[in-house]
Amino acid sequence: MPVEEFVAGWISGALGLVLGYPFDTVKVRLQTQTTYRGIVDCMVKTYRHESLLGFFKGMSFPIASIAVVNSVLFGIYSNTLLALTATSHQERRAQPPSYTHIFIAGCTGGFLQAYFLAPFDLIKVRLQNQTEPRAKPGSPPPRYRGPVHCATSIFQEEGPRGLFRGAWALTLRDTPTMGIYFITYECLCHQSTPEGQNPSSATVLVAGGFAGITSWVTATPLDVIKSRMQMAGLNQRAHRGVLDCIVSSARQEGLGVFFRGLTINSARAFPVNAVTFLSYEYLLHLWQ
Ligand SMILES: C[N+](C)(C)CCCC[C@H](N)C(=O)O
Repeated sequence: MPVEEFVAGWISGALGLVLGYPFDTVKVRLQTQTTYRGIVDCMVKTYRHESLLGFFKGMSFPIASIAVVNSVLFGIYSNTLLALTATSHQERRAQPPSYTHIFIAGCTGGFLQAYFLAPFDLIKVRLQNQTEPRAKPGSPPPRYRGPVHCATSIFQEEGPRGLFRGAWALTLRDTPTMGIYFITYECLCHQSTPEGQNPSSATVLVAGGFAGITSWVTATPLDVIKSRMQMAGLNQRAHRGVLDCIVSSARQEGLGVFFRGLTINSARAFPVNAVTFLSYEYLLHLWQ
């Protein structure tokens, strides 16, 4: 089993993550809190209240976890394609796999990475939603002191299964949309690259950026549900399941609720995934 894809997936994921993190914090806050009027309002309030550091709350943990998650995604994707088409990463330029195979491999990668991502994503969302300013003498301390404290508190208060809160919604969000992610990327690369050649860096950047946008646009409705289920049990009422959360969110806030965070998700998706794919391709090229 080729391991380069796992390593390249890890490094490229970490680069993308840092770049997109401030957007991600604003997105999570807009999706789960009602105090902000929009993107700019959320940015201004976060900055005033918590300084630049507020945008990077809970990042150390995802940086560590992206090592696992993105390498599982890219490693499983590439190895599924290898199993389906008997071609390695290098051979795939000359013999491109069918879109059905790409989709199946993307969905498989998405499905399996969701399991690894779930606890990390839960901790990230809980920490991002702590709007208290950095420790000031006299002010009440935030509920979670950091990622490890957050993980142990969830474990103690909500049980081991509590760490997988929202995991189903996450799996439903990621399985099809990771198929869409890789299809968009391969399709755009294929269209703008002469037969048998490697795509140029510009092509990889644009194709990666659009892959991020299409997959996030389709993932946003379930992303909202996922974030809400992760916050449930803390300061919001617990939902009976994914369907219950969908129905009650729509009843209370209208259909628009499913598009919360769409603009910011797309704005974040382009640079993050352009950098992710460029560094992924570059590293594999270097090692071949
Ligand atoms: C499938 N889904 C849309 C959820 C994610 C696709 C892009 C994943 C990337 N690491 C990022 O953070 O943007």
